[in-house]
Amino acid sequence: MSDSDRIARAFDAERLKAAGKKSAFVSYTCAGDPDLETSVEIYRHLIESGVDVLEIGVPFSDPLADGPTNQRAAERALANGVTSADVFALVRKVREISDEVAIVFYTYFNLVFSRGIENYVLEAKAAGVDGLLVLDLPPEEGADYLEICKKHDLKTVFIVAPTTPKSRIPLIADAATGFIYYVSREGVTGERTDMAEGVEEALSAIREQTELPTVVGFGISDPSQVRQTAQWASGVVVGSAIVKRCADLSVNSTEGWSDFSGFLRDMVAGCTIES
Ligand SMILES: O=P(O)(O)OC[C@@H](O)[C@@H](O)c1c[nH]c2ccccc12
Repeated sequence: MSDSDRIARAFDAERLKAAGKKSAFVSYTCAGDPDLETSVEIYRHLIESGVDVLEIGVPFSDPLADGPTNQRAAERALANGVTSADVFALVRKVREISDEVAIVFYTYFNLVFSRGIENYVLEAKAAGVDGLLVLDLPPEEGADYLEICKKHDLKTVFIVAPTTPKSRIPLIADAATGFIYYVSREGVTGERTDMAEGVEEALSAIREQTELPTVVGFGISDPSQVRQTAQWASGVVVGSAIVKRCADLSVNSTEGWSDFSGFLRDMVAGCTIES
Protein backbone atom coordinates (compact mmCIF):
# COMPACT_ATOMS: atom_id res chain seq x y z
CA MET A 1 0.00 0.00 0.00
CA SER A 2 1.33 3.44 -0.85
CA ASP A 3 1.46 6.47 1.45
CA SER A 4 -1.83 7.64 0.12
CA ASP A 5 -3.47 4.49 1.44
CA ARG A 6 -2.85 5.15 5.13
CA ILE A 7 -6.60 5.46 5.63
CA ALA A 8 -7.32 2.14 3.93
CA ARG A 9 -4.55 0.59 5.99
CA ALA A 10 -6.00 1.96 9.23
CA PHE A 11 -9.23 0.06 8.57
CA ASP A 12 -7.70 -2.98 6.90
CA ALA A 13 -9.33 -6.07 8.43
CA GLU A 14 -6.15 -8.17 8.37
CA ARG A 15 -4.09 -5.47 10.03
CA LEU A 16 -6.72 -4.86 12.70
CA LYS A 17 -7.04 -8.56 13.40
CA ALA A 18 -3.28 -8.91 13.79
CA ALA A 19 -3.44 -6.07 16.32
CA GLY A 20 -6.25 -7.87 18.18
CA LYS A 21 -8.76 -5.19 17.25
CA LYS A 22 -12.36 -5.47 16.18
CA SER A 23 -12.40 -1.95 14.79
CA ALA A 24 -10.12 1.04 14.39
CA PHE A 25 -9.86 3.72 17.07
CA VAL A 26 -10.18 7.28 15.85
CA SER A 27 -9.26 10.20 18.12
CA TYR A 28 -10.36 13.79 17.66
CA THR A 29 -8.36 16.64 19.16
CA CYS A 30 -7.97 20.29 18.28
CA ALA A 31 -4.56 21.31 16.91
CA GLY A 32 -2.77 23.90 19.02
CA ASP A 33 -4.78 23.17 22.16
CA PRO A 34 -3.47 23.97 24.71
CA ASP A 35 -0.47 25.05 22.59
CA LEU A 36 1.39 23.76 19.52
CA GLU A 37 4.29 22.13 21.36
CA THR A 38 2.00 20.31 23.74
CA SER A 39 -0.08 19.16 20.76
CA VAL A 40 2.94 17.26 19.41
CA GLU A 41 3.25 15.41 22.72
CA ILE A 42 -0.49 14.75 22.76
CA TYR A 43 -0.25 13.17 19.30
CA ARG A 44 2.77 11.14 20.43
CA HIS A 45 0.72 9.76 23.32
CA LEU A 46 -2.26 9.03 21.07
CA ILE A 47 -0.05 7.15 18.60
CA GLU A 48 1.73 5.21 21.35
CA SER A 49 -1.63 4.25 22.86
CA GLY A 50 -2.68 2.56 19.64
CA VAL A 51 -4.85 5.19 17.95
CA ASP A 52 -5.28 4.28 14.26
CA VAL A 53 -6.61 7.56 12.86
CA LEU A 54 -5.87 11.05 14.15
CA GLU A 55 -8.66 13.47 13.41
CA ILE A 56 -7.00 16.84 13.72
CA GLY A 57 -9.33 19.78 14.21
CA VAL A 58 -8.12 22.97 12.60
CA PRO A 59 -9.18 25.74 14.99
CA PHE A 60 -11.96 27.89 13.57
CA SER A 61 -13.82 30.83 15.07
CA ASP A 62 -17.29 29.52 14.31
CA PRO A 63 -17.29 25.74 14.77
CA LEU A 64 -20.98 25.12 14.09
CA ALA A 65 -21.21 21.46 15.01
CA ASP A 66 -19.13 21.59 18.16
CA GLY A 67 -20.31 21.39 21.74
CA PRO A 68 -18.74 23.40 24.58
CA THR A 69 -15.69 21.15 25.16
CA ASN A 70 -14.55 21.33 21.53
CA GLN A 71 -15.50 25.00 21.25
CA ARG A 72 -13.31 25.90 24.21
CA ALA A 73 -10.44 23.90 22.72
CA ALA A 74 -10.70 25.88 19.45
CA GLU A 75 -10.86 29.13 21.44
CA ARG A 76 -7.68 28.24 23.35
CA ALA A 77 -5.88 27.44 20.11
CA LEU A 78 -7.09 30.64 18.43
CA ALA A 79 -6.06 32.65 21.47
CA ASN A 80 -2.56 31.26 20.86
CA GLY A 81 -2.76 32.56 17.30
CA VAL A 82 -2.77 29.07 15.72
CA THR A 83 -3.29 29.24 11.92
CA SER A 84 -3.76 26.63 9.19
CA ALA A 85 -0.05 27.06 8.31
CA ASP A 86 0.84 26.18 11.93
CA VAL A 87 -1.33 23.11 11.71
CA PHE A 88 0.46 21.96 8.55
CA ALA A 89 3.78 22.42 10.37
CA LEU A 90 2.40 20.44 13.30
CA VAL A 91 1.48 17.56 10.98
CA ARG A 92 5.07 17.47 9.70
CA LYS A 93 6.23 16.98 13.28
CA VAL A 94 3.66 14.24 13.84
CA ARG A 95 4.90 12.52 10.69
CA GLU A 96 8.37 12.38 12.28
CA ILE A 97 6.78 10.35 15.08
CA SER A 98 4.75 8.07 12.82
CA ASP A 99 4.67 7.54 9.11
CA GLU A 100 1.85 5.04 9.50
CA VAL A 101 -0.93 6.64 11.50
CA ALA A 102 -3.70 8.03 9.27
CA ILE A 103 -4.30 11.77 9.59
CA VAL A 104 -7.56 13.49 8.68
CA PHE A 105 -8.19 17.22 9.02
CA TYR A 106 -11.48 18.57 10.34
CA THR A 107 -11.88 21.95 8.88
CA TYR A 108 -14.33 24.48 7.51
CA PHE A 109 -14.63 25.55 3.89
CA ASN A 110 -13.72 29.16 4.63
CA LEU A 111 -10.24 28.06 5.77
CA VAL A 112 -9.76 25.97 2.62
CA PHE A 113 -11.19 28.50 0.19
CA SER A 114 -9.22 31.44 1.57
CA ARG A 115 -5.89 29.71 0.82
CA GLY A 116 -7.11 28.55 -2.59
CA ILE A 117 -8.54 25.03 -2.73
CA GLU A 118 -5.73 23.52 -4.79
CA ASN A 119 -3.05 25.23 -2.75
CA TYR A 120 -4.65 23.96 0.45
CA VAL A 121 -4.87 20.41 -0.85
CA LEU A 122 -1.24 20.47 -2.00
CA GLU A 123 -0.04 21.86 1.33
CA ALA A 124 -2.04 19.28 3.25
CA LYS A 125 -0.75 16.45 1.11
CA ALA A 126 2.87 17.63 1.35
CA ALA A 127 2.63 17.87 5.15
CA GLY A 128 1.42 14.27 5.40
CA VAL A 129 -2.35 14.67 5.71
CA ASP A 130 -4.30 11.73 4.25
CA GLY A 131 -7.82 13.07 4.17
CA LEU A 132 -10.06 16.08 4.70
CA LEU A 133 -13.45 16.50 6.27
CA VAL A 134 -14.77 19.92 5.38
CA LEU A 135 -17.60 20.11 7.86
CA ASP A 136 -19.74 22.75 6.19
CA LEU A 137 -19.32 21.61 2.59
CA PRO A 138 -22.18 19.44 1.29
CA PRO A 139 -21.07 17.21 -1.60
CA GLU A 140 -23.37 18.93 -4.12
CA GLU A 141 -21.57 22.23 -3.54
CA GLY A 142 -18.12 20.73 -3.66
CA ALA A 143 -17.53 19.83 -7.33
CA ASP A 144 -14.25 21.79 -7.60
CA TYR A 145 -13.06 20.58 -4.24
CA LEU A 146 -13.83 16.96 -5.09
CA GLU A 147 -12.04 17.17 -8.39
CA ILE A 148 -8.94 18.72 -6.85
CA CYS A 149 -8.82 16.14 -4.05
CA LYS A 150 -9.11 13.39 -6.62
CA LYS A 151 -6.35 14.91 -8.75
CA HIS A 152 -3.93 14.96 -5.82
CA ASP A 153 -5.20 11.78 -4.19
CA LEU A 154 -6.21 13.39 -0.93
CA LYS A 155 -9.10 11.38 0.50
CA THR A 156 -12.44 12.93 1.30
CA VAL A 157 -14.59 12.19 4.30
CA PHE A 158 -18.29 13.06 4.53
CA ILE A 159 -20.81 12.94 7.31
CA VAL A 160 -24.13 11.12 7.49
CA ALA A 161 -26.41 12.11 10.40
CA PRO A 162 -29.63 10.62 11.79
CA THR A 163 -31.44 13.45 10.00
CA THR A 164 -29.89 12.66 6.61
CA PRO A 165 -32.66 11.45 4.26
CA LYS A 166 -31.93 7.95 2.95
CA SER A 167 -32.15 9.29 -0.57
CA ARG A 168 -29.05 11.44 -0.01
CA ILE A 169 -26.81 8.58 1.13
CA PRO A 170 -25.79 7.51 -2.43
CA LEU A 171 -24.65 11.07 -3.22
CA ILE A 172 -22.59 11.25 -0.03
CA ALA A 173 -21.18 7.77 -0.54
CA ASP A 174 -20.20 8.69 -4.05
CA ALA A 175 -18.35 11.83 -2.99
CA ALA A 176 -16.40 10.15 -0.18
CA THR A 177 -13.12 8.39 -0.93
CA GLY A 178 -11.70 7.90 2.59
CA PHE A 179 -14.50 6.89 4.93
CA ILE A 180 -18.02 7.84 5.96
CA TYR A 181 -18.55 9.37 9.37
CA TYR A 182 -21.91 8.51 10.89
CA VAL A 183 -22.71 11.10 13.50
CA SER A 184 -24.82 9.03 15.85
CA ARG A 185 -27.03 11.82 17.15
CA GLU A 186 -28.48 15.17 16.34
CA GLY A 187 -27.04 18.30 17.88
CA VAL A 188 -23.46 19.01 18.79
CA THR A 189 -20.40 17.04 19.89
CA GLY A 190 -19.95 16.15 23.56
CA GLU A 191 -19.84 13.36 26.09
CA ARG A 192 -23.00 11.40 26.93
CA THR A 193 -23.81 8.69 29.40
CA ASP A 194 -26.36 6.89 27.22
CA MET A 195 -25.75 5.12 23.92
CA ALA A 196 -27.23 6.48 20.70
CA GLU A 197 -30.06 4.46 19.20
CA GLY A 198 -30.46 3.10 15.70
CA VAL A 199 -26.74 3.06 14.89
CA GLU A 200 -26.69 -0.49 13.59
CA GLU A 201 -29.60 0.14 11.20
CA ALA A 202 -28.07 3.39 9.97
CA LEU A 203 -24.76 1.66 9.28
CA SER A 204 -26.38 -1.07 7.26
CA ALA A 205 -28.18 1.55 5.14
CA ILE A 206 -24.80 3.22 4.48
CA ARG A 207 -23.11 -0.09 3.73
CA GLU A 208 -25.69 -0.83 1.07
CA GLN A 209 -24.27 2.15 -0.83
CA THR A 210 -20.54 1.89 -0.25
CA GLU A 211 -17.70 -0.41 0.69
CA LEU A 212 -15.82 2.43 2.34
CA PRO A 213 -15.19 2.13 6.08
CA THR A 214 -17.87 3.64 8.31
CA VAL A 215 -16.91 5.30 11.57
CA VAL A 216 -19.27 6.29 14.34
CA GLY A 217 -18.85 9.19 16.74
CA PHE A 218 -20.64 11.74 18.97
CA GLY A 219 -20.98 11.21 22.66
CA ILE A 220 -18.71 8.19 23.07
CA SER A 221 -16.94 8.78 26.36
CA ASP A 222 -16.08 5.52 28.12
CA PRO A 223 -14.57 2.13 27.25
CA SER A 224 -17.90 0.30 27.38
CA GLN A 225 -19.40 2.68 24.81
CA VAL A 226 -16.31 2.14 22.66
CA ARG A 227 -16.77 -1.64 23.00
CA GLN A 228 -20.43 -1.44 22.00
CA THR A 229 -19.75 0.79 18.99
CA ALA A 230 -16.82 -1.37 17.86
CA GLN A 231 -19.27 -4.25 17.35
CA TRP A 232 -21.00 -2.28 14.60
CA ALA A 233 -18.60 0.21 13.05
CA SER A 234 -15.29 0.03 11.17
CA GLY A 235 -14.01 2.76 13.47
CA VAL A 236 -14.97 4.39 16.77
CA VAL A 237 -14.45 8.15 17.18
CA VAL A 238 -13.77 9.72 20.57
CA GLY A 239 -13.42 13.50 20.72
CA SER A 240 -14.64 15.52 23.70
CA ALA A 241 -13.64 12.90 26.30
CA ILE A 242 -10.04 13.26 25.08
CA VAL A 243 -10.21 17.00 24.42
CA LYS A 244 -11.33 17.77 27.95
CA ARG A 245 -8.15 16.08 29.23
CA CYS A 246 -5.86 18.03 26.91
CA ALA A 247 -6.46 21.45 28.46
CA ASP A 248 -4.46 20.67 31.60
CA LEU A 249 -1.50 19.02 29.88
CA SER A 250 1.71 20.88 29.17
CA VAL A 251 4.93 19.96 27.50
CA ASN A 252 6.67 21.85 30.31
CA SER A 253 5.31 19.62 33.04
CA THR A 254 5.37 15.88 33.70
CA GLU A 255 2.04 16.10 35.49
CA GLY A 256 -1.00 14.42 34.03
CA TRP A 257 0.71 12.55 31.20
CA SER A 258 0.66 9.09 32.74
CA ASP A 259 -3.05 9.46 33.64
CA PHE A 260 -3.66 10.60 30.07
CA SER A 261 -1.89 7.52 28.68
CA GLY A 262 -3.77 5.23 31.05
CA PHE A 263 -7.09 6.74 30.00
CA LEU A 264 -6.22 6.39 26.30
CA ARG A 265 -5.13 2.79 26.66
CA ASP A 266 -8.38 1.89 28.43
CA MET A 267 -10.39 3.59 25.69
CA VAL A 268 -8.44 1.98 22.83
CA ALA A 269 -8.79 -1.40 24.59
CA GLY A 270 -12.54 -1.05 23.99
CA CYS A 271 -11.80 -1.92 20.35
CA THR A 272 -10.23 -5.26 21.30
CA ILE A 273 -11.66 -8.46 19.81
CA GLU A 274 -13.59 -10.24 22.55
CA SER A 275 -12.87 -13.92 22.89
O1 LIG B 1 -16.78 14.95 20.89
P1 LIG B 1 -17.49 13.66 20.67
O2 LIG B 1 -18.89 13.72 21.12
O3 LIG B 1 -16.70 12.51 21.18
O4 LIG B 1 -17.62 13.47 19.06
C1 LIG B 1 -16.47 13.39 18.17
C2 LIG B 1 -16.19 14.76 17.64
O5 LIG B 1 -15.71 15.60 18.67
C3 LIG B 1 -15.28 14.93 16.42
O6 LIG B 1 -15.36 13.92 15.51
C4 LIG B 1 -15.70 16.25 15.83
C5 LIG B 1 -15.17 17.42 16.18
N1 LIG B 1 -15.83 18.43 15.55
C6 LIG B 1 -16.81 17.91 14.79
C7 LIG B 1 -17.78 18.53 14.01
C8 LIG B 1 -18.70 17.72 13.35
C9 LIG B 1 -18.65 16.34 13.46
C10 LIG B 1 -17.69 15.72 14.25
C11 LIG B 1 -16.77 16.50 14.93
